[in-house]
Amino acid sequence: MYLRKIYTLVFLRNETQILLGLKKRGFGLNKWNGFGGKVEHNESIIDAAIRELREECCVDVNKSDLKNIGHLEFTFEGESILMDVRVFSASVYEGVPTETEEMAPKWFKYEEIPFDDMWPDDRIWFPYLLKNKLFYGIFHYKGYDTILNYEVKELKCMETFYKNKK
Ligand SMILES: CNc1ncnc2c1ncn2[C@@H]1O[C@H](COP(=O)(O)OP(=O)(O)OP(=O)(O)O)[C@@H](O)[C@H]1O
Repeated sequence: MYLRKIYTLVFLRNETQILLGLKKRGFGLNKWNGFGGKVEHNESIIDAAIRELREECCVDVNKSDLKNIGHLEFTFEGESILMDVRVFSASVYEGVPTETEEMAPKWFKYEEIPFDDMWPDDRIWFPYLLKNKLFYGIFHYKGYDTILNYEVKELKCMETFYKNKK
């Protein structure tokens, strides 16, 4: 049995670009990714998503502007933690993305996403995000570079997915 830990992952987007941040410390160091982190005790997932976005790139987003677009699960050979990642997208927000101690934000055109410098799983599930499709993915890693096996599929509705998951 795995010990499930819930994380958030937020992407700001506009018509032509997506905001990624270069991780400057900790897990995923030197990789481009969305903004997010662990959900704290007594904190809702959506509140954690808002907090992490503010802490990591100084941008504020309203609850109602954050859309849950996907669910990812990661396990690592020999480790008992299951990372349960809730993926969100927003196109309405306040503030200018600004570099912090944790992340250096940069807008990327959709055709220029730096997959070579991202988590290997991103290349597999990003096509769903880019086509505005809801998605579910599970990935089992050996170390942090090799995906041993995975499954990704499109979802019709996140609420139904979570209702049936329990
Ligand atoms: C394995 N494949 C993966 N593919 C894509 N994204 C991944 C990921 N694995 C983790 N992520 C995301 O990376 C962030 C880590 O966050 P992380 O820095 O550990 O959290 P937090 O800020 O709470 O940590 P500290 O406060 O520094 O301890 C968090 O958004 C999480 O969703």
